[in-house]
Amino acid sequence: MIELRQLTKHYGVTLAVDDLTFTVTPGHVTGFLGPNGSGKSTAMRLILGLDAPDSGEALVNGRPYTSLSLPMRQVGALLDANAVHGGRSAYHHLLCLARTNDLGPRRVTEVLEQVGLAGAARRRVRGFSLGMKQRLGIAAALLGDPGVLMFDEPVNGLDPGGVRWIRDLMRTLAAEGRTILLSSHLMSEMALTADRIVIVGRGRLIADTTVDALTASHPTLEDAYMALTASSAQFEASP
Ligand SMILES: Nc1ncnc2c1ncn2[C@@H]1O[C@H](COP(=O)(O)OP(=O)(O)OP(=O)(O)O)[C@@H](O)[C@H]1O
Repeated sequence: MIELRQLTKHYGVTLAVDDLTFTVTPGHVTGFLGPNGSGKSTAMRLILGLDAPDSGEALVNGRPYTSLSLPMRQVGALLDANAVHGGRSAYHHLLCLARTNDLGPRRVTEVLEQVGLAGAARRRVRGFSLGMKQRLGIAAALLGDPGVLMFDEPVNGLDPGGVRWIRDLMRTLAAEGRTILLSSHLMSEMALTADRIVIVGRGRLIADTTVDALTASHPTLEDAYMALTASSAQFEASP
């Protein structure tokens, strides 16, 4: 379970997250949507204790991330697939992470197989394609077998087979009773993957509902999203 309670964060004069309150519950894929710059990545960083809020709180399983012991066993995240040490092999990158949370090499081998990177385990990460780095980031998120998982644009860079793999993985993880928060701008993919949807605009909550409710009132999820965020987009090209 992830809980945001009146979470607020400024960067200088920019209000990135504005009094945001919502709960992400287990057993669902919750899509996290919003225009560019609407505060999704900031909210995820606040949940992971990578940034401190000005006010409010973000809780994972009822506690702030920074108070969790062995946090990778409770929450895993893919925020930026490029944030890896290029000189290490995939195996060693994961082994270094694993050791920080009392996990052993057997678990590293398991997650490499789970994401389809077993054959590239000993290759240096700097030679990986973006899609391979996405898979490596997902392997890192899965290392501690956590009940809570967050993915920021995980399908970015994946080929159609990879996109389908992510969709099936998200749904399987949710069916296992995990809490899944998934951000993506690909509405058609989100409609196939998520069952719940949280939409933010300019840092504020716009909707906290289900895909079924949105598609009952609009022809598609994309139409619902466009209608709900019409006044929230900050960056629009002129026609
Ligand atoms: N470290 C930072 N320093 C200054 N401003 C920041 C920082 N991180 C985010 N912001 C600003 O906060 C706002 C929210 O950004 P954020 O990256 O959270 O949005 P987002 O919804 O994830 O966007 P996108 O969909 O484009 O990834 C933006 O105005 C952004 O410029």
